[in-house]
Amino acid sequence: MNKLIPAIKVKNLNFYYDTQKILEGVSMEIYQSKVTAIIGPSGCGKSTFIKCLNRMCELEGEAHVEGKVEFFNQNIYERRINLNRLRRQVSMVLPKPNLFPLSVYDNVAYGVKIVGWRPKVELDEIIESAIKEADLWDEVKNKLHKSALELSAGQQQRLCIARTLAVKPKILLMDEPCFGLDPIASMKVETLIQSLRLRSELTMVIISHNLQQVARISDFTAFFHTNENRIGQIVEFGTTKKMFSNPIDSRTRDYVFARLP
Ligand SMILES: Nc1ncnc2c1ncn2[C@@H]1O[C@H](COP(=O)(O)OP(=O)(O)OP(=O)(O)O)[C@@H](O)[C@H]1O
Repeated sequence: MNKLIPAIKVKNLNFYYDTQKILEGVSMEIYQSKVTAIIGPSGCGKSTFIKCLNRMCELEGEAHVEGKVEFFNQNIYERRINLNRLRRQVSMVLPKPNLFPLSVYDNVAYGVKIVGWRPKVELDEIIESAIKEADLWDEVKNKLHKSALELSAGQQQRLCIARTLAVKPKILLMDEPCFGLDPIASMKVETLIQSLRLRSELTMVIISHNLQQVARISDFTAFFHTNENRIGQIVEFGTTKKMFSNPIDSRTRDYVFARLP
């Protein structure tokens, strides 16, 4: 394996909503141009954790963070951080497609326009290229000016990914991107993640309960669990190959081996 460069270093992260501690002592690195999966039972803090990586956790309640999250060596919890810029660079795709009631084209253009004005020709190129990158072009090229909400759920999710790709993030956080999709639509999203993995420099973090999928698409896996006080912790981190064949911790073993054939 080539030399691993940490894009994000999480150092002893504690996270609270109000006074309720949700995560404790989480330390791990997310490597550049790799896919890192976050797995663990429901309620162990996976979504909260990835929302801490671009400070989206602060949008959901009275959030309090201790410790550090360094994005290319800068602590994102410093006061002077520009949150819009951070969230463009560390972008999130949610479990359910969250498109605007706008056309396919305008949904993808939305984020690009916020970043700055572009001549129409250039904007057209950016949009076409992002939709192609999301493996969706052939399906929507004749519907660019129709409502995005008329697309199927799987197409909508890939359009959300296109919208994110259009602003050229460095890191793509995906919270159960195949949630609620039928097996074919789910496989298309998975194929898209695979193709991004092979042909781009993008760093990806994905939460999934589907361990077969995690085994296919990720390079590294972090296993989270709650402790005896029901606070989320990281139990084990390693290459996906090692985590799924020879995990060290008995809790990882129990979780992984119960879900893999
Ligand atoms: N906005 C919020 N305010 C208060 N508590 C929250 C909030 N969001 C999540 N929690 C709590 O944080 C804990 C972790 O939730 P989180 O959604 O991060 O877990 P998860 O591992 O992603 O679960 P799942 O696999 O079911 O999606 C849960 O106890 C949840 O109730």
